[in-house]
Amino acid sequence: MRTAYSVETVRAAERELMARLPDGALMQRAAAGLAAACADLIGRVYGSRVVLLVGSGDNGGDALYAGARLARRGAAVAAVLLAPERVHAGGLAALLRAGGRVVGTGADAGSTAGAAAAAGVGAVEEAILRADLVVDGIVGIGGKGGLRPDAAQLVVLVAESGAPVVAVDLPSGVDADTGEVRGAAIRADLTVTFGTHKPGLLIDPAREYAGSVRFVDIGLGEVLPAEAELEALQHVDVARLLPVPGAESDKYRRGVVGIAAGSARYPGAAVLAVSGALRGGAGAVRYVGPAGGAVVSRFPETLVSDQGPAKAGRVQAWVVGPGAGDDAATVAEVLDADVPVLIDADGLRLAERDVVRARSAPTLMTPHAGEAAALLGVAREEVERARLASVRELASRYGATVLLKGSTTLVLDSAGGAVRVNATGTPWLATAGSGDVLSGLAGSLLASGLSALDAGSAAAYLHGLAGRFAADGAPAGAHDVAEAIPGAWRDVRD
Ligand SMILES: NC(=O)C1=CN([C@@H]2O[C@H](COP(=O)(O)OP(=O)(O)OC[C@H]3O[C@@H](n4cnc5c(N)ncnc54)[C@H](O)[C@@H]3O)[C@@H](O)[C@H]2O)[C@@H](O)CC1
Ligand SMILES: [K+]
Repeated sequence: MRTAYSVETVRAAERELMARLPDGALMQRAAAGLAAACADLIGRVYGSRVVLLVGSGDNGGDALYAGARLARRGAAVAAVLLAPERVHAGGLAALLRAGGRVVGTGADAGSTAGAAAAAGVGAVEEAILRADLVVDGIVGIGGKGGLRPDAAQLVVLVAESGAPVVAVDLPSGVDADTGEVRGAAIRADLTVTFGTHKPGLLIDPAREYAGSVRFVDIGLGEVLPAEAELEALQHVDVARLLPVPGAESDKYRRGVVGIAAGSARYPGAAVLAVSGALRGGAGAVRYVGPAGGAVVSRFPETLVSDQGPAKAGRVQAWVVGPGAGDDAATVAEVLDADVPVLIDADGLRLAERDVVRARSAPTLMTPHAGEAAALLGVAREEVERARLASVRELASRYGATVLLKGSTTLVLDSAGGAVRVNATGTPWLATAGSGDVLSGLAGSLLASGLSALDAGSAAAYLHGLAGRFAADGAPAGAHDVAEAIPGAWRDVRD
């Protein structure tokens, strides 16, 4: 499991650890890891031109100490100081001792202030445009709000230069706690993060700015609390969750999932939800709705009923909503059942909030950003910009477990706790019907006994992986994704 902690928690842990260690020890650990990562990225350190962007905090200090290490290995290291009067003094001294230099302060003796400043700007531009590597130490977890104008100007220059960029701890300009990006931010090829991941490194849009992320252990693990802010399941975690039938299993013990989906207008949604459900571990899939003919002709193993959900026979979990059109009665009937219910698509619009809140069995809601926006009464962009806040708000309004779909999918339990983030997906998954497959898959896992949180996060993981396998660099339809689920399942179990 990969975990991420909030800035507040990181700060508290750092204080505790620092009290036990000699002064500056943590920063030296960070700088050593950072320098090694920079060296790996550029390949040949000797003779390379490295530019450090140095803010006034410890993030800049990390950059300076790492720069000193690179200078000792023969790199030509130039530091751009955003606030020379507040720069990390020890770090700057180390850089200068190692043969590094400062550019852009315009401190030429004898020149007028204006001319000196202009010369400084020119030198900074030239250094950045010619750099083999830019190290972004403008701001780390101490960042507040959008970048200030002088820092924002550097972001533009760095983008123009096209040089590889290593971000120190976080790309400057992204919000460490929320993954939000307000205004300019550094786009890094690699982010070297210390002690623990920060939520912003795992959640879009910030995640995209981070490039690949390299974790440097500075010993924080021993003082971090057990519960993280964010969790990202890995193969082993998902493998542990997936149901495995025993010798005594029969279809009822493995769980029966009911799918109440599709309409005369959207029969395909029913077929796709069933296709996901059949690959999700339940012992049987029961279909209720007007698309029974289409479902059985494609999947003859489905138990089909034309009675309403209440009369369809026993199920251990329901999926309701994909392609449901305006069938509010079916949604209400399903919500009345005392088993776990997954609500997706049209069902999200048709479900009464008070009814969902009053349910005693678990409810899992699976909106994409547009559906979440409609439920919250905000614009879609607002949800995409602030995904973490949106999932929290939805879970609290509905008293339900919420899976917010997207390039990084978030799942939050109705009882709160760590948010699960899933990044196995691929942009190719943004295809019609892909969500129907996910809802069937997650419903099937619910029926086989997983909690709403586990079912949602394991399904998102498998579905993302299946999307990758199905697409493999080319467009794939939702049915291809469903067909790739067994391969994803095997990959996880292996
Ligand atoms: N505290 C620790 O134990 C360790 C901290 N480390 C580093 O220290 C960083 C945190 O250092 P700080 O607490 O000094 O904070 P930062 O260096 O992240 O940022 C604080 C400075 O940035 C400026 N700033 C804030 N918001 C800004 C904005 N929007 N635009 C431009 N400038 C802005 C502030 O004026 C302040 O001086 C971490 O991210 C990490 O890189 C590492 O050395 C590891 C150990
Ligand atoms: K940074």
